[in-house]
Amino acid sequence: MTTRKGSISVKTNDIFPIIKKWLYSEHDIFIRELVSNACDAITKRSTLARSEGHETPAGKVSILLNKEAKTITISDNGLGMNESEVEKYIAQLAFSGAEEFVQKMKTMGNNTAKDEIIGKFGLGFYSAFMVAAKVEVESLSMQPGSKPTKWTCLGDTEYEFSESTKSEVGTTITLHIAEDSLDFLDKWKFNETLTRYCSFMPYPIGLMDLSNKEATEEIINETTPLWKKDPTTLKDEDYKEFYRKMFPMDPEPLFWLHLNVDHPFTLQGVLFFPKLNQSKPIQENGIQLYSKQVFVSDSVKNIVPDFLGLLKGAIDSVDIPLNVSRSSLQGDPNIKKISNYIIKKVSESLKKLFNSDRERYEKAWEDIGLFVKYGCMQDEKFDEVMRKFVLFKNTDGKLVTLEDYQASVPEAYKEKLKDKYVYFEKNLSDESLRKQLQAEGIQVLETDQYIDPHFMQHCEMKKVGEQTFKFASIDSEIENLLEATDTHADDIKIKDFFKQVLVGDNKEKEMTLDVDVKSLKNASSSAYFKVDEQMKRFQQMTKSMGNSAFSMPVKKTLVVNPRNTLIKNALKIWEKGEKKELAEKIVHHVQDLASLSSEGLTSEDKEKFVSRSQSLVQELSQFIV
Ligand SMILES: Nc1ncnc2c1ncn2[C@@H]1O[C@H](COP(=O)(O)OP(=O)(O)OP(=O)(O)O)[C@@H](O)[C@H]1O
Repeated sequence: MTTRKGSISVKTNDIFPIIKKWLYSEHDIFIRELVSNACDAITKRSTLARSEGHETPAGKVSILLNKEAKTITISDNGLGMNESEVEKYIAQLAFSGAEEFVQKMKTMGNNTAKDEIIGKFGLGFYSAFMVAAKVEVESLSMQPGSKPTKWTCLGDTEYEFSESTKSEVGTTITLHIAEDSLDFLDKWKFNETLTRYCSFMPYPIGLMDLSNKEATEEIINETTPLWKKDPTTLKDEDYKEFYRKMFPMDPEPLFWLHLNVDHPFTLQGVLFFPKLNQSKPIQENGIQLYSKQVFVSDSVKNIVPDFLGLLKGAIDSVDIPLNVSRSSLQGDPNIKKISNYIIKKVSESLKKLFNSDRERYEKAWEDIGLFVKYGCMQDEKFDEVMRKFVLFKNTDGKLVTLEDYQASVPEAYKEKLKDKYVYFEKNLSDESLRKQLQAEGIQVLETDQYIDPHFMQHCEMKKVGEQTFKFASIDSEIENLLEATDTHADDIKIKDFFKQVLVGDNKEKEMTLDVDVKSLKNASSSAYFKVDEQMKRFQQMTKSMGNSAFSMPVKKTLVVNPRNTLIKNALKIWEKGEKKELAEKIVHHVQDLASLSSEGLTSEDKEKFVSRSQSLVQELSQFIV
């Protein structure tokens, strides 16, 4: 035989231009497709040989770049094909696969289909024609007595078989690069794509650039990635080194977990908890998805729940469908199982770390706290395990769990604080109140304005087992805890006096300000602001969601402490009637002091405060001179 012509039996003979047009930005996937075909062929050869009791040479893929001849050659020592197999698998199957692909693109509409299919498998061998004007396949099958064969095709429906001199079992594919794709012959560009897709493929992949006479072959991949190794043989340093290779710009990871499951789906992987850079937004797409060590995508949305989006690393599974639309991915039972498995593993590993090395857990809390709280709100199973291990800073600056908090409540207050957690809003709550509770040995939990209002609300709405949770802000709880039992006849007078000065007949003011009198054990604080707990939550939530449209006025109550000397004196001055103006100034001052020790003064109030302070100090100095 010299040559034999054949014709591809597809109905669409314009596949090539269509694919070229649609997949313009993704031309480089031909590298992944051809190299993974080569690896598959090597695996098939060794599996077949093993079943027949033979040895096979170590698998190897070699890639040659030849700028002068404008060719890229990919050779493997896999099982090879004889002529009829090339005809069946390459000429017919690969092309009909491509035709099916084009039909799908046509029916699904341009952009959706592109998003869903590109970057996934499916185009296979045909992708070679995205960059090549001519493709030659030379192959020698492993079957004894096979004759080598050569198939040549220009990307249209015609092809030709001719004789080949190939003497080693395996397949060599030569791409004659089209004029518009010559940049793939550049080693730097080629290598970049090759390492992106093929860094962990299971057989050594050698790359050689023939345009550099001194160049030698470089092996570009690690054939046994970390996730394929037995975790019991790995040391911390192995994980850290792997992380450095995958994410060279990142600081050392905090900790990691090794995933390995065979049933009911197969999945291996390593997930790292990165050290977050507070000044940079959280980087998503830190988890790479592989299928049989072939890079598929760095978007694992729908597979890994949102709250684990900050994790980094790799997961490798053949059970994640690669060639289906996103919506069907969501309904896929395997995906749900995989997602649940990952959630379970993450929560178990955090729990283990907490129990075995609490110091390390606490150190990592700054980086993981947000995602743990977010995870509890998003996923019930995660919540069941992790709520116990959520930490808050207490008054002493220690990180404590909710259980620790309960245990720290002094005996005398246990009944009053049953199931209740007193919180202090960082930069908003009144520091003097915290000090008063501290003097009684009562800790408070420091909360932020972003995630904590949501987390607290979540805990209150959702029990874990039989346990209920109730959070109370320090200003609303302090009177329950520290109110002195004795009441004084002056209490009503003080309330009226303050109300008259601060609210008077002003109806608008009345909507936002109320006055109450509570004598606290500690007489040093003159007054503090209290906001109704539900109101406060609503305000926190809308604020944390950045919703200023809802910034409705919040009614605050100025709680005045009648035991405080300044308050007592102010009442006396007021009642004497000669220096009513001074008494009024003191009242305003008390109010401003309460604002100052909680959320601060507005700039308008600040000005008034400063000028009033000056006049008060002047007045005071008259008494001394
Ligand atoms: N290097 C090779 N050695 C041996 N057989 C090959 C080689 N490349 C391709 N083939 C054969 O050609 C067939 C078609 O390849 P193609 O890449 O189009 O699709 P696939 O690999 O089966 O599927 P997909 O790429 O969509 O995962 C393969 O199934 C295989 O039988």
